[in-house]
Amino acid sequence: MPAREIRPGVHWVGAIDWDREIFDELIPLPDGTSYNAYLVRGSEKTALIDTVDPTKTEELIGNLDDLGVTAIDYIVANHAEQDHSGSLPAMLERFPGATVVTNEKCRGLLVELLQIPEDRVRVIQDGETLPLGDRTLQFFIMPWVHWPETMVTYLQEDRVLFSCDFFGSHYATSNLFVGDEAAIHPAAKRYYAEIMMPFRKSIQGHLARLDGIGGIDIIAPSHGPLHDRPSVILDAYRDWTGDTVRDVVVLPYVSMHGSTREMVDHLIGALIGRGVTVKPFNLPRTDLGDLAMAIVDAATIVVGTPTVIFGPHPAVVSAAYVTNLLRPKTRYVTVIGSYGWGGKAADTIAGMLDRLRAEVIEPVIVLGKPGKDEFAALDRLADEIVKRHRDDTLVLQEER
Ligand SMILES: Cc1cc2nc3c(=O)[nH]c(=O)nc-3n(C[C@H](O)[C@H](O)[C@H](O)COP(=O)(O)O)c2cc1C
Repeated sequence: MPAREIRPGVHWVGAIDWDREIFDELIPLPDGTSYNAYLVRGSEKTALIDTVDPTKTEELIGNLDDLGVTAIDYIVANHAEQDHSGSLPAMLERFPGATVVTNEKCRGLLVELLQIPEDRVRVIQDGETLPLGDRTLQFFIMPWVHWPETMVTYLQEDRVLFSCDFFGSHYATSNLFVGDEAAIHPAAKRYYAEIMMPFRKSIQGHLARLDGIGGIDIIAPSHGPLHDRPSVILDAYRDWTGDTVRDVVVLPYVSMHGSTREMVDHLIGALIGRGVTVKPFNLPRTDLGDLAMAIVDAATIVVGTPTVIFGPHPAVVSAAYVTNLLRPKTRYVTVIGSYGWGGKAADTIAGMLDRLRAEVIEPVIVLGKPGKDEFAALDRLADEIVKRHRDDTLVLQEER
């Protein structure tokens, strides 16, 4: 993919990874991804903003060659993670006059993770500027997007924010800019859910800070297309990180022999009948990214599990563990399921979701196949969920 101009003298020089299917050996990538690096040429100095995944170093070098770049003064490292910093050693070798520009925390990580020589790093402070002649870079340290050392770089004259992972999406596209926002929205939400959601409160603070940095015309993240209507993605982030949730029940479940499944089906019907949106996920067939997206703003999570060797089904344990790590703003959780002779499936699952600090509604756990009484208990559970959604001012009702 050739280098492309964003503004006169400002180029995308990254790489598109059309075929990548998994990230962090955990996150499925249904749409591939990209590693965006940017070249900013001032009248006196040239800066490269971030690099690319080490597997794509040659593409970055090719793009710089195509632009006739023979010297780079600064390589800004917004984030030490290898998909953005992994080509740094190769860049430092190729451009011996280049200095890495980053914050103190990121310097430490670059030295430890990539063995970047300390004497090639210039440490900047929060808010500091770096003149390039007729252009100026400004750095804002924004920790926990999603590592402790993250920062963003603002190109003042062109009002371009190089946001690194912030506002990114794993989405391989030949389009430089988002264009069809409706198409990118799910990918951006998925990315937020998987990467940013555990740090929701930090992100909230950073969003407020970005309001005061001087106006943003373009957000240029390190994954996925660029945002040339920044208000769209900024509003989406405000929504995702805000405290309100939607009148939605997310229902991840497993059933080995059909009893829990009958309960799940009944509860889905009961909730639909009461006007609540339900999103079921049959876990052995679920892309965890889809589940992560769904829990970004759902009011309630109902976990469906049979009892297996005295506890929850292992697929449910795995999903609950991930959910607890991601720490969605869910207000209510409960458990439904079937057992044969005894165990602690419901208590175990409720305990595993402790980081959510959600209210636990009384679970419905039944012996064997559910019958009339058990379905009535599920109807009562649906009533309890609806009552809480209606009484809770943080639950938005617009999806009904
Ligand atoms: C491998 C396996 C282990 C099980 N272990 C337990 C157990 O420890 N305690 C229990 O009460 N039932 C246990 N059961 C029985 C199931 O919980 C019971 O059959 C339940 O109704 C299955 O629900 P399902 O039809 O939704 O899969 C086990 C079943 C299987 C297949």
